[in-house]
Amino acid sequence: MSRMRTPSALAGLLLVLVTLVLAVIGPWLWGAEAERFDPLHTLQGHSPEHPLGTDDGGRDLLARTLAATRQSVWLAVLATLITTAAGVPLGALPSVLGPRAARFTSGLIDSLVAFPVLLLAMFAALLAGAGARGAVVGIGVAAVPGLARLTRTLADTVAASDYVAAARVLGAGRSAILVRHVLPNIAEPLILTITANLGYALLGLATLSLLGLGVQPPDYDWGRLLHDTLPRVYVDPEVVAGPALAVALAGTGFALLGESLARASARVPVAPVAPSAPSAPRGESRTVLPPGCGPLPEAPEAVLEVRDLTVSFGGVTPVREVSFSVAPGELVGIVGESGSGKSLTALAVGGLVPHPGTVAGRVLLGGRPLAELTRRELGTRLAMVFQDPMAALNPALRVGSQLAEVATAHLGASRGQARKRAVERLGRVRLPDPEAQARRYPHEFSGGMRQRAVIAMGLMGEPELIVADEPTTALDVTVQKRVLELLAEVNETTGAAGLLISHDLAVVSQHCGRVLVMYAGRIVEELPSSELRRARHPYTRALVAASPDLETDRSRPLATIPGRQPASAEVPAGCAFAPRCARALERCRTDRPEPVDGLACWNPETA
Ligand SMILES: Nc1ncnc2c1ncn2[C@@H]1O[C@H](COP(=O)(O)OP(=O)(O)OP(=O)(O)O)[C@@H](O)[C@H]1O
Repeated sequence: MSRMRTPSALAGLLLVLVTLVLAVIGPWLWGAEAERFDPLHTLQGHSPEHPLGTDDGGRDLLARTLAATRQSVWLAVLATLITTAAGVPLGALPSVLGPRAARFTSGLIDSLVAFPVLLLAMFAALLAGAGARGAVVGIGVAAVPGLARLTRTLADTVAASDYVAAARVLGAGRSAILVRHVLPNIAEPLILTITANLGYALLGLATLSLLGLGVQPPDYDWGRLLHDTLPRVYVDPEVVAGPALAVALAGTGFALLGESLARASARVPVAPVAPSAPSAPRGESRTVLPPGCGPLPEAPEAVLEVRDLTVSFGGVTPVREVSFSVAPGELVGIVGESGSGKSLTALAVGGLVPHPGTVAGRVLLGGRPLAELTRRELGTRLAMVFQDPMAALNPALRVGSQLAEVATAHLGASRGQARKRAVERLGRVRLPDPEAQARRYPHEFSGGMRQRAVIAMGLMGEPELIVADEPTTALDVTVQKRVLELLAEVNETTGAAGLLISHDLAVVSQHCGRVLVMYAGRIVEELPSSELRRARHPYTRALVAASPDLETDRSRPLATIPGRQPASAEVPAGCAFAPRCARALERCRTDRPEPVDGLACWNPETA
């Protein structure tokens, strides 16, 4: 908050404090004086008794300006309440509606933003009737589209975070996600924006009253005082000075304070932002599985059965016909270069492929199609551990509450039981003093502790499968090792199967029994990790050669794989690895090899 010690922030704070104090005490101290008619001293200029002169009733203009503070601020507060009450829910709606309704609401917000503000204000004011009420409604409604758009943008950002994805996997409903995860995390920037809006409302209302459209006599606000005194500006300029200065200083104070707070929190621009592209509406389940996802799996004992999984985004298909299974208690690794489709495969297993991705093929958890599982079933049977543990935890909630929520929401546990379970699970992942850790916020944890907390969250149910997508990339090497050991231990002690996604072959071969090697969206080889050095696919061999271990001769340059993996849209007709493969035959460039006995290659290594 040292950024709040800027001159503009301090000036804003001072002006707002003075305005608020005047709003409270103004009518008490100067109300009677402001109302006292004095027919003998009407329309006077500056004098020792009346520093800012008098109006056409001989009433003191300084007293009237000070007493009008409450009315001016109160009306601005009412207008801002209207803006907030309509703008925040409207902007948050797309996060809770189904894809079609979300698209419609987003479109509505964008159209309203494009509508001229002045017309909107006048239209709303006309409907609400003349006078202060119409002005308040007009100014309040005019700011709704801007606030709704900001809310939508903020909500989208939070809704796209890993901790919301994690909450979805844990089975949280759309309204629970909005109330528990989205709103608390956008509250701060919204409050700052609303503070600044108060300043704009004050200026807007004063303008309407000045034009004679706002507050009507005998009531008065600063705008009304301006309206009454403006014709005398060339004769007695001081009579206009009071209300004009009051409007300018108070309006500027709120705007400065709001903007300074926003800058200090560095979270969001407060000033009206440029129209954003319509955001992708959020769907409850973005995974589209074909209806009646087929018969029982070929290997009914498998915890996870994936058959012909294909993930597409428009015309691009980053994951193609991927098939594999994971047996109970088995730890399977997926490796491959960046962009080979590992993460999308993991997301598809959790039903979390982002919009507008579509998923075809079969994903069966415990023999049942993913689409048939209820949220509660999915939440308790599957745990997902993402790359960035900070992003996977809701920063606004204590770690213990986040864990306990899984048990109250999905296991029907009481708050007390849930809390006990959360502390027990934090202890199980070897966090020292779990009771105290449960009371802390994620930012008070180190990276390794956070990842342990995420794993503990996954263990709140009794997961049959833990999917960990690059769980240690954000951690330093020693912490990486401990977290991976923990995952392996959980896998051993709970019997949960594991799917470990990593670009680090050494990590996978050390912890997993079996490895799936992905290239350009397909599994090109599936083999026991003990066989990696004897892999038959030239790509797997190249990956192994490019992966250093303790025996690697560091005096020689590390082997690299020449060329680059084709982008999803440019995958060639034959084997996608052929252009980089030293063993490629003519056939490799024209015919795609289908996997046979876990190997998709026309000319495999033999020794
Ligand atoms: N939301 C999306 N929209 C469109 N394309 C996507 C989306 N997410 C991923 N892709 C594309 O899918 C391909 C595979 O991505 P994915 O994240 O699964 O790769 P990865 O193997 O996990 O890579 P990394 O190791 O870098 O995470 C990439 O080429 C990526 O551009």
